[in-house]
Amino acid sequence: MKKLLKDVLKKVYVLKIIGKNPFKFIEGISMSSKIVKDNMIFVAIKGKKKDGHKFIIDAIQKGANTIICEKSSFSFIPIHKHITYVFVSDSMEALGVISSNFYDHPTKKIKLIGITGTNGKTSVATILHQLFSKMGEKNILISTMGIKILSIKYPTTHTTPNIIEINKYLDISIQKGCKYAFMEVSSHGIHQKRIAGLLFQGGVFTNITHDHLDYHKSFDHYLSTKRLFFENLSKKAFALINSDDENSHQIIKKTLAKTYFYGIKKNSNFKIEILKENMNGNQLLIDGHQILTYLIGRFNIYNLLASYATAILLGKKKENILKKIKYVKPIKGRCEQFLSNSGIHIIVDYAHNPDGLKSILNTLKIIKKNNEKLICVIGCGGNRDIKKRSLMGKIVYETCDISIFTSDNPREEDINKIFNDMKNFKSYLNKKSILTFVRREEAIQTAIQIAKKKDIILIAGKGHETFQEIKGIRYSFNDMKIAKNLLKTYNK
Ligand SMILES: CC(=O)N[C@H]1[C@@H](OP(=O)(O)OP(=O)(O)OC[C@H]2O[C@@H](n3ccc(=O)[nH]c3=O)[C@H](O)[C@@H]2O)O[C@H](CO)[C@@H](O)[C@@H]1O[C@H](C)C(=O)N[C@@H](C)C(=O)N[C@H](CCC(=O)O)C(=O)O
Ligand SMILES: Nc1ncnc2c1ncn2[C@@H]1O[C@H](COP(=O)(O)OP(=O)(O)OP(=O)(O)O)[C@@H](O)[C@H]1O
Ligand SMILES: N[C@H](CCC[C@H](N)C(=O)O)C(=O)O
Ligand SMILES: [Mg+2]
Repeated sequence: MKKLLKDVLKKVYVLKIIGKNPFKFIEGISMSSKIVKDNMIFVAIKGKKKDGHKFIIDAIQKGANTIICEKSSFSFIPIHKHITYVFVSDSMEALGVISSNFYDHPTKKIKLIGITGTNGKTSVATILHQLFSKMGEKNILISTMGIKILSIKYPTTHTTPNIIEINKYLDISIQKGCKYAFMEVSSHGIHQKRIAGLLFQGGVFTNITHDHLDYHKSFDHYLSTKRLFFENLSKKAFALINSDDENSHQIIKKTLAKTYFYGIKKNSNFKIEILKENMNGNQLLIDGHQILTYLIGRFNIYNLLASYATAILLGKKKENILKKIKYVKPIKGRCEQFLSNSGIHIIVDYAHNPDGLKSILNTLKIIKKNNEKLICVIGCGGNRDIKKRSLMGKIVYETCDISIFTSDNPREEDINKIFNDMKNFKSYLNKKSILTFVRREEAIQTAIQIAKKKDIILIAGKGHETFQEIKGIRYSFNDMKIAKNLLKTYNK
C-alpha cells in the first residue's frame, strides 16, 4: 500500500513541520523502530519503560522517511536532510488519525463494536462472531485469542492490538466483504490510546471487579479508564450495560451514546430468565422464547444476553437471532470440559482474577454433589496485580475440597514469592492444608492421582494458552492436553 504523505497527515493536529515534502510517498507506519522498513513513517511514543524518541536514528537507518514526534522531546531528535519531522502534542492521538487515513478510514465502512469489562470480553466477542457468521454476516473478531477474519486466523500479542494493526486488519476484513467487527477493548488499550480515532457503532460493558491494580494503582483509576471508553462514544452509538454490575451507572456517567441495559436481577431493557442450569447446557427464556444453549455457567448467560442484545441493537431480527444463537459453541479454555473414561470431570477455565474464579466455582457447585470432591489447580501470573493473589488463594481454599497451588506464567518473578502472596489470607477454616508444586504439570498430575470417579478437577488461570512464560522464555504448555495425557498414563 502506498499513500501521499499529505493525505496521511490530513486532520492531524500539527504543531510544526521540518523538511516538509507533501508529495512524498508513505508505504507503511510503525511505532517500533525494530520493524521499520523503507519509506515508512516512524511514530515515536513515550512508553513506561522506554522513550521511542530515542530510537529515531535507528528508525531512519532502517528506512523511515517521516518521523512523528512530540515537540516536548525536541532535544532528543537529530535532524537529517530528506526526512520530514512532524511535531505533535500527542503522538498516540496523531497515530490514531494517521493510521485511519493510511487505511482509508475502515471504521467508516464497518460496524465496529467494542466490548470492555474485567471478565467476559473474549466470550462476548466470540459469541457475536459465531452468531453473526451463523446469520450469514461476514465479520472480524479481534480478541485475546487472536484475530479471525471469516475463518482465517492471524496471531496477535495483545488483547487489544495497537491502532496500526487494528486499522490494518479492519481494512483487510473490509476487502473480504466484512460488515461487522467485534473487538475486545482492554483497559490497557484504552489508557494507552490503542483505540484512538476509531468510530464505534456500539460499546458493551460486561462487568468491573478487582484486577490490573499493578497497572492502574487504584480501582478508581481502573473504573475511570473503562468509563473513558463510553465517554468517547458518539451520540449515534449505543452503550449496552450490564445492569446487575454495581458500577453500571458510574460507567455511563458522561456518555453521549444511547444507553441500554441488560441483566438478570435488575430491571433492564434486555432480560433473560433461567429455566434450567446444568453441565450439559442452560435452558433459557429470552424475550419470551425458550432456547437451549451449549454454553454453561451463569456467567455465560450474561455473555449470551449481551450478545443477543447487541445483535438486536445492530438491527438483526429477533426470530433470526433466536434461531441461530442456540448453536453457538462453547469457547476454547472457557469452562472447557472433558469427562475421563473413569468418570473424572476435568474443567479448564481462564479465570485469572477473583471474580472470574467465583463465577466458575459457582458454576461447578451446580454439578457437585455432597460426596464428590472439588479439586482446584491454580496459580497467579507474575509481574501482574499482586493484591489479587491472596483473594484468589482464599476463594479456592474456602470453596474447594483440595487446593493445589502452582505456577501460572511467573514471568520474571520468584514463584515462591507468588505462593506466599497467594497464601497470605486469614480464613475461618484452618484444618485444611494447601498443596504446592512449582511445576504445573506435577500439580495437575497430583490432582489426577487424588481424584476418584465423579470428582471435579478445575484447572484455572490459563484456559486456551499454549505456553508457560518463565523468565522471558515461553515453554510449550496446554492445560487440557497435559490433563488428557496424564489421565491416559494413569489409566483413569
Ligand atoms: C504495561 C503495558 O501494557 N505495556 C505496553 C506498553 O509498553 P511500554 O509503555 O513499556 O513501552 P516501551 O517498551 O517503554 O516502548 C515505548 C515505545 O518505544 C518503542 N521502541 C522500543 C524499543 C525499541 O528498540 N524501539 C522502539 O521503537 C516501542 O515500540 C514503543 O512504541 O506499550 C507496548 C507497545 O505498545 C506494549 O507492547 C506493552 O505491552 C506489554 C508487553 C504487556 O504485557 N501488556 C499487557 C499487560 C496488556 O496490554 N494487556 C492487555 C490485556 C489486559 C486485560 O486482561 O484486560 C492487552 O490489551 O493485551
Ligand atoms: N460475564 C462474566 N462474568 C464473570 N466472569 C466471567 C464472565 N465471562 C467469563 N467469565 C470468567 O472469566 C474468564 C475469562 O473470560 P473471558 O476470556 O471471556 O474474559 P476476558 O474479559 O476476555 O479476559 P481478558 O481480560 O484476559 O481478556 C472465564 O474463563 C470465566 O471464568
Ligand atoms: N489478560 C490477562 C491474562 C492473564 C492470564 C494469566 N494466565 C496470567 O498470565 O496472569 C492479563 O494480562 O492480566
Ligand atoms: Mg479476553
